[in-house]
Amino acid sequence: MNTAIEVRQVHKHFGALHALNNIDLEISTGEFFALLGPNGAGKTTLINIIAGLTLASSGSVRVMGHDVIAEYREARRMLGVVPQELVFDPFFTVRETLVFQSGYFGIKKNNRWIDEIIHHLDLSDKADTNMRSLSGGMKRRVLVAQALVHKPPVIILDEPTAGVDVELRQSLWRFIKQLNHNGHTIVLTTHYLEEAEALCNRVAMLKNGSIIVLDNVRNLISNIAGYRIRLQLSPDTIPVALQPLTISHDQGYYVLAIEEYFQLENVMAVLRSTQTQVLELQILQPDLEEVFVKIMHGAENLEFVSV
Ligand SMILES: Nc1ncnc2c1ncn2[C@@H]1O[C@H](COP(=O)(O)OP(=O)(O)OP(=O)(O)O)[C@@H](O)[C@H]1O
Repeated sequence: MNTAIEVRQVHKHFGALHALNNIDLEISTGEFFALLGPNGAGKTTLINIIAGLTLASSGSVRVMGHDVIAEYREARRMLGVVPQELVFDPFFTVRETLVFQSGYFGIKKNNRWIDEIIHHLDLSDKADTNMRSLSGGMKRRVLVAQALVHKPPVIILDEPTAGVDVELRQSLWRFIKQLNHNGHTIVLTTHYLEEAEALCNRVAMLKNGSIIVLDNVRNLISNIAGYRIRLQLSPDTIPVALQPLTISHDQGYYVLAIEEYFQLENVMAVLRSTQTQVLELQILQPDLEEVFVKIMHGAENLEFVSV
């Protein structure tokens, strides 16, 4: 497999702020990759550096083998970026915006592909509408369309579903999944962790400008999240020995956190020895959100995880 994006020892300073701290990242062609992190972690800065829109203070970035500074045009052509901010020329229609964007990449006859994108993004009704009369969600669809006009092999989406309704979210993801299936590399930032979990193979989590975790989603969930046990007990009292594991007690149900399955045995042994009867037991599957919260709150105790 070839490398779609290669980021080597990238630092970015904004005055005194060290916004990116020694970022090393390699994303292979065909991956569906998520860049996650709280507000201000550095995701957009990293994307802008990859897109050649912001200069790194040091380090290097290549897109499909092209250096984003020395070979800006080639690297840019390989990349479709859906930015977070909605910025348009308000006097163009949707179609004109897409034709203009094609011209920017030197593509003259692009109508068939433009029609296809318009269709997949459910923009057919709005193709001849001026940008200024579109709703926020519609404008976001055009941003996605704009990023795709030159059929870039690598597509970066910076929070594409922020403020977007469920229907568009689903149609957008169907289309992006199809593009990924056809071989496009997809990099996504999102605050919707269930989206990242459902769509992506690997994730990088950024905190204060550093990558603190880089792994595939399944490994992260099984290695980091641990498990939750939901119990209904009789009598409705948790034995003292299990209190340190207890994270909630609500409407007659206790939720206990364990790291590994074998700890379930210990929990059951304590319940037996205290003659506590189990009325109901459920093992709750952890999700990426739990991993994220755990990592963001306890990053200092974690070792760098990598595949
Ligand atoms: N042009 C700039 N000048 C000064 N500081 C900046 C600039 N751009 C970003 N920053 C700062 O760099 C840090 C990283 O910002 P960035 O926008 O990359 O974060 P993010 O992870 O994309 O956040 P969000 O999830 O809110 O979009 C923030 O502290 C931000 O204030």
